[in-house]
Amino acid sequence: MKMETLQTTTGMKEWSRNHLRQGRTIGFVPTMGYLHEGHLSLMRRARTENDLLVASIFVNPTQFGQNEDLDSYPRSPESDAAKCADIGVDALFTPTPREMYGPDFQTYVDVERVSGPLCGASRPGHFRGVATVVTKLFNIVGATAAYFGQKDYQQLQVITTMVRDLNMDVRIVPCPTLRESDGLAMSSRNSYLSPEERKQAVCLYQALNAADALFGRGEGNPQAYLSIMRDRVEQEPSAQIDYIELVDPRTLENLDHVDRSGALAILAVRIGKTRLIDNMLLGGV
Ligand SMILES: Nc1ncnc2c1ncn2[C@@H]1O[C@H](COP(=O)(O)OP(=O)(O)OP(=O)(O)O)[C@@H](O)[C@H]1O
Ligand SMILES: CC(C)(CO)[C@@H](O)C(=O)[O-]
Ligand code: BAL
Repeated sequence: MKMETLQTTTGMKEWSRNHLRQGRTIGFVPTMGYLHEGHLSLMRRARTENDLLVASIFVNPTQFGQNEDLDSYPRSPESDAAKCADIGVDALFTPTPREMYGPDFQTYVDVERVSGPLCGASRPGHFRGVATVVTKLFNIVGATAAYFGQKDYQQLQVITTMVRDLNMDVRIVPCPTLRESDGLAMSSRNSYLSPEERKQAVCLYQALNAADALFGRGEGNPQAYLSIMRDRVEQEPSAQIDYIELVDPRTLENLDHVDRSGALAILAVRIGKTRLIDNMLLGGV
């Protein structure tokens, strides 16, 4: 089937309702574009698990703060479309901000507790914007299943909580983080890094690995994990810690003791001006 590119909500809705009526399942991968292998791994999985594959590319203004990189966010619409067609996307949804947020837009979705800490604290309003746009996209696309990367771990928890709480009829499928050969998590924002910063950026992954090694040695004190991770990141001259935490993988609350039931090491670090995030479930639990 040749890929269709749709820009209007009515066009996208008609396309998906037509297929849903015929009993087909729709796998959906929402993105902000500038596609890399991480995005494509989600699409490949959705391709094999559903009758149809829909992807969206939309740089969502409501999830960016005032001083963030909305205007400079990397964009490559033509090569993104070619990658989607190559993978077997059936419909690519690329709405404009005006199409998604008309002049009288006034309804937002707030997922309370799980949006609070970590990126929610550093980026006020971010998850409200994410939850709102993802709700809209689910409604427009009529997704049966939607695929999200674990690199954005808190985003995944926010969306899973929202789908449960609001009885949404879509299955959320978490997908593993794809990494570069040195371990840096793939991310569109990696393109902002200078060659020198790119070398330093591996400190996020190495800090997480150091925490995982501590877990392997049976360490129970969260402070030991935090200091080993901070020490590794602070070795890099361009690194500035936004947060480094050890949390309960479900609630994202800080742990006061680490036991075998699992812990999530999670961090956000600026390398120069570029803010990167990563996380690891310790012990691979
Ligand atoms: N390295 C990765 N491995 C697996 N999934 C990923 C990876 N990077 C992003 N994703 C997932 O792709 C989807 C779209 O993410 P997005 O377009 O924001 O990409 P990104 O590379 O994370 O961009 P950014 O640099 O803005 O964080 C999300 O579900 C996200 O978790
Ligand atoms: C889920 C998402 C597409 C919503 O804009 C975005 O936050 C992203 O790309 O992770
Ligand atoms: N992948 C997360 C999107 C954002 O940083 O806005």
